[in-house]
Amino acid sequence: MTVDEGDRAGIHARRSSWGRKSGSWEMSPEFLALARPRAQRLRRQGDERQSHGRYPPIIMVVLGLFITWRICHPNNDAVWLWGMSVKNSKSDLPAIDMFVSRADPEKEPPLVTSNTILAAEYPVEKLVCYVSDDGGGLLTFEAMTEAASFANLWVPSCPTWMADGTHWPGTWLSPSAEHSKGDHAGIIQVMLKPPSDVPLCGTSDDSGVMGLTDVDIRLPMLVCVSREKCPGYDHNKKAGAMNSAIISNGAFILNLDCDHYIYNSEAMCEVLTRMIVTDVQFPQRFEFIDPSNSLRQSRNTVFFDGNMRALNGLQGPVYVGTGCLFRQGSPDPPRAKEHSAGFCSCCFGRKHKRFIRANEAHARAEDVWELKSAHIEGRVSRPTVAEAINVVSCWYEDKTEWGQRVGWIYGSVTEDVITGYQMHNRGWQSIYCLTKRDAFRWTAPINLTDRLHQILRWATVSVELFFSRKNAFLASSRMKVLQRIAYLNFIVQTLNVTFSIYLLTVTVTLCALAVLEIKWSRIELEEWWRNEQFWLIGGTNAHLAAVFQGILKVVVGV
Ligand SMILES: O=c1ccn([C@@H]2O[C@H](COP(=O)(O)OP(=O)(O)O[C@H]3O[C@H](CO)[C@@H](O)[C@H](O)[C@H]3O)[C@@H](O)[C@H]2O)c(=O)[nH]1
Ligand SMILES: [Mn+2]
Repeated sequence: MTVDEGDRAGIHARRSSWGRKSGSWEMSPEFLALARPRAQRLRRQGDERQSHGRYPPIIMVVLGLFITWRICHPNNDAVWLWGMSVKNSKSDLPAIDMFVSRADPEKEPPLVTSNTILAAEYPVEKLVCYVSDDGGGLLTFEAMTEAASFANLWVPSCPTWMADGTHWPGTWLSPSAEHSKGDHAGIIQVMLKPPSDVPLCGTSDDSGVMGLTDVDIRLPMLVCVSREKCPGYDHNKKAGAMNSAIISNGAFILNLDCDHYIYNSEAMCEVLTRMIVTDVQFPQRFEFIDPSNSLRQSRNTVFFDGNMRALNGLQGPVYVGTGCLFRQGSPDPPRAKEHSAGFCSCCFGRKHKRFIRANEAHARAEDVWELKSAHIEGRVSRPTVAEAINVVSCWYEDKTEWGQRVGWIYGSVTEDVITGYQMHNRGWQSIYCLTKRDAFRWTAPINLTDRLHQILRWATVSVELFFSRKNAFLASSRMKVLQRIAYLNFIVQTLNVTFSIYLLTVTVTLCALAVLEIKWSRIELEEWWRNEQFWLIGGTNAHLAAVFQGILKVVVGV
């Protein structure tokens, strides 16, 4: 069989068996592309071994030429990089926990993110995919069950754990009293068990005609987590979900929003074999751009490939909430490590005394990691499971520093910027990583209202930061001066005296005008604000258009 035939056989074998199993699977080309490398891996290895054996003299000559050329053309910057890549092989890769955050089962496609994670080109035993669902949607649960059953042809059963120890009572689509959106028990459900440590080949039966006998069919562990919701408790949206989802000890954490997916299945491998010292922010790339609608589906390239990239020269890009790889949990006290450690070791460090209350919940959660091995041998104890469930309770962070100083920071509409700021403020660096093929893609945003709402939130947080204790002027001495200016996020006109007086006069006049308007029209501040918003929107589109239309009519009679 040629390699080409092998390729086709590999893909079709998987497609046909998945299709049969679930009945209704439609796989995107991206997913097939991702699935292909793993399907081919074993077969290719065999081919490579044979060809290496045949041409050693040629390989030696080529290697000699390369080394000569390399010595004649030194690249000093690349020496350390080369050293790292020589030292690190795939077997040295660290464990990664991938967190997918979900909230709205209707707006966010439930499958594509986790599917691409399961198919990523990374040692399966070192990858765990956590899907955090805040929406309490039955759709998510069903989608994950489907994903697991179609992907996991060989794992016989999945254990279900619920806070109350019973099996899933009722559904959220038809909510029972104790299981409605915003009011339900905490859930940790292992959808796919941890894979075995040694490669596992399929049997010819698995694929029907084609056979999977030389294909490694293991899949990474897949876990669904839904934080408990109780009326009266603020679950702190994504930040709360992420903090409660950190229930394992992977050396790295990667967070993806549910509308993102892995586009370059080898990106993490590439990055981690070369660069294991800091955290990495990948750009956000849109999947589809409709040119006729480019206004609201702008690629934001200037922000990502201009501003964010430029920040690499300082302390690094801001954290934009998705597509970011963090280093987790330094076992040493954060203070001692602060200057040398990677981005996140303090924020996610949980063994330091200062965080002792926070640790109580999370230290116990580390048992969940042990569940991995314990489970295989059938040794999961109920108390261990109950401990794990504590971490997804609605009170786990009460009176702790989670959300205040540790983990994702609460209290803002854009937790990501604040969380990133906190890390830079402690002197850590981040890196903006552009890969040749985009690491992740984002299914283009939504409708105009949602887009404007998003911009409003991002702009609001700049103002919020400016008037809070997190104003970059008040940052610790560890934040570099230029990094502070980047966080201030406003354009400074040459502030001479005349311009300052002009600015002040305009501001005071506008404030006085507002007061008078409110007084004379006898309205509440809120109504006035709505009115102003309306005028601004009208003034920048309909009224502006009316001016041109009016002029055209007068001048040429159109
Ligand atoms: O109660 C909630 C609400 C939201 N989310 C998740 O949070 C993410 C972001 O929420 P969304 O409403 O989609 O905000 P966007 O404006 O689309 O997201 C951008 O802005 C957010 C706030 O700055 C960041 O968290 C995101 O990563 C970033 O992509 C999504 O994955 C949601 O599933 C939750 O997990 N729980
Ligand atoms: Mn979103």
